[in-house]
Amino acid sequence: MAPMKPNAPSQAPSPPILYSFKDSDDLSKNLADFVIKAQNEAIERRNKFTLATSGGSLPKMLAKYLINRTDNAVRWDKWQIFFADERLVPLSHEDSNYALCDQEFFSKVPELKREQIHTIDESLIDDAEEVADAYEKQLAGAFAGKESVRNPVFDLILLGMGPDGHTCSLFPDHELLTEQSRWVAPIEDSPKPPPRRITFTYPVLNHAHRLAFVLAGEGKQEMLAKSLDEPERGLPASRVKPAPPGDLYYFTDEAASKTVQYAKSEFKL
Ligand SMILES: O=C1O[C@H](COP(=O)(O)O)[C@@H](O)[C@H](O)[C@H]1O
Repeated sequence: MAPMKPNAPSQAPSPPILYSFKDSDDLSKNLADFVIKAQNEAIERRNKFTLATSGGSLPKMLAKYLINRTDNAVRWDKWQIFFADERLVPLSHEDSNYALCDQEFFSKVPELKREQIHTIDESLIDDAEEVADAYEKQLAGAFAGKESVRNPVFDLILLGMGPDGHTCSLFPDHELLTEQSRWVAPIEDSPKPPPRRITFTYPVLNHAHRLAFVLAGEGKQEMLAKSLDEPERGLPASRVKPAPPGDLYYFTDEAASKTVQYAKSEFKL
C-alpha cells in the first residue's frame, strides 16, 4: 500500500456537534435527512456517494426512514457502501456485520445492487492479515485517482459506540489506537466476541468528510458522557477527530444524552 500522506494541512479539528432528539424514532427520521443531504452534496461533487457503516444497533436506526421513502430523494444507484469494521465469520453468519445490515437494510432496497456493497472476501477469513489487506485494496480501488496515494475520504462514516467506549473494532487501550500506517487492520484479540475482526483505523476515520456517531438508549449514557465531557480519557470514540474540513456529529436521543454536560446544538440541515 502506498505511504500515507496527510490530506490537509494541520489545522485544529472542529469540535463535535451534539444533537439530542426526543427518542430513537425522531433520531432515525432526522438521521435519514442528514444522510440524504450528505448524499446530495457528494453526488454534486463526484457523482457518487461513499458511505461506511458499522454494525450493532446502527443499521436498524439508519434503515428506518430511508428504505420506505417515496419521494425519490435517495439516489440508491450512486451509493457505494463499505463496512467500518467486520467480524471474520462467513457473510451469512449471524455475527457478520454485513448479514445484519442485509437483514435490516440492504435486502429491503431492491434498487441497491450487490456490487455496490463492499464486503470482506470470505474465502480469506482464516487469515486476518489477508482479509485486512484485501479490504484495504478495495478501498484503494474505490478511491483511486487523485486520492490514490492519500487516505480515502469517505463522504460519510456512521459509527456506533460500545459500552466500553469502543468504536469500529478499536477497543480501549488496544495497540490499534496508535496505528498510523494501515487503513484497515486485523484484530485477533477483540475483547467483545467474536475475537477475530478487521477494522478501519484512524487514518481513514480522521480523513472522512463527515462522521456521525449514532447512539440511542440509556445504555449509551455513560460512554457518551465520558467521550464528550472527558476527552482526556482517550477513549477510542474520543480519538475520532476528522481533519479539517471534516465534521463530526453525535446523533443521540434524550435517553442517551441525559447526563452529558457537553453543549447540545439545534438540528438544522
Ligand atoms: O462489535 C461492534 O460493536 C459496535 C457497537 O455496537 P452497539 O450494538 O453497541 O451499537 C459496532 O459499532 C461495531 O460495528 C460492531 O462490530
